[in-house]
Amino acid sequence: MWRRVASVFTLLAPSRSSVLNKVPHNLKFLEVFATEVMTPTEDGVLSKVKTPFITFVLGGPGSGKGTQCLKIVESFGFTHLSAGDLLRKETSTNAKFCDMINDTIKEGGIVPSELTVKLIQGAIDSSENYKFLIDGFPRSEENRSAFEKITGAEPNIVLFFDCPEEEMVRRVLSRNEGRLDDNIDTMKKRLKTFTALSLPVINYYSEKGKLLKINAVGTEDEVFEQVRPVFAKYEKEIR
Ligand SMILES: Nc1ncnc2c1ncn2[C@@H]1O[C@H](COP(=O)(O)OP(=O)(O)O)[C@@H](O)[C@H]1O
Ligand SMILES: Nc1ccn([C@@H]2O[C@H](COP(=O)(O)OP(=O)(O)O)[C@@H](O)[C@H]2O)c(=O)n1
Ligand SMILES: [Mg+2]
Repeated sequence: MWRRVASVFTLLAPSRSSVLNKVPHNLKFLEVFATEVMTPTEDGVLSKVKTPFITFVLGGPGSGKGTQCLKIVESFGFTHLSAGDLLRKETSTNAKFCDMINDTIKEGGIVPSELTVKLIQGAIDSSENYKFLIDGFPRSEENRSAFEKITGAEPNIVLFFDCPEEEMVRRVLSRNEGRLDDNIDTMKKRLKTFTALSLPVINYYSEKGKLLKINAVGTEDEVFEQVRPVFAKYEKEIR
């Protein structure tokens, strides 16, 4: 019997009400590519529970993360959660954090992890889907450890869009979405942040054997032809 997991985040947060509260706490949760666990129901019977399939989508600013995520959504039915989009949306709905988020984005910094994780967690919990692309997160070791600590979850796979700096600069400066950070001054700061704080996370997942490196140079379709087989390979297993 398949049941959808209502929340991925209850393994380390047993006070929350969710079917996951019933998953044994010592169970290794998101094994790479595993999407089902055996869990006892209220009457003690073991049943299959569908666990969320989480893909972190990493890469420098302008490397094409968002563009490729849209293609993955179209072809493979994932739900796309962009950390940057969630933060930008928060500026219009949360007066308390509006200035802090905008200032951080403009300075090319990283918003405190607890807030970003909370936004991602909320978006996953309110989704009916079980396949997620988390785009632009984690951008620092602090992001990564906060996600693991707060949610108890780990990504199944991590995509890294590898793009030369001059190409990223070219793309960001012609993005034309009216973003606060699409200017040369912020971009220089963002590239420094990427090298200092984000690359260590990419190396971490590489050492863990979870990283899938994609050459981000080429047309959007050429890049997607490298991405497609990653998801095609696991499509049946994560259905
Ligand atoms: N392969 C590509 N070649 C040229 N331009 C691209 C490519 N992929 C994306 N772009 C463009 O570059 C800009 C940045 O892409 P985006 O997907 O927003 O990157 P990111 O989310 O990594 O910052 C956008 O204007 C997008 O249309
Ligand atoms: N995990 C994250 C993601 C984004 N952000 C902020 O949001 C900005 C824009 O992120 P984004 O993912 O939309 O940017 P792109 O890489 O798509 O250009 C970042 O430069 C950070 O200032 C953050 O603080 N923490
Ligand atoms: Mg983006």
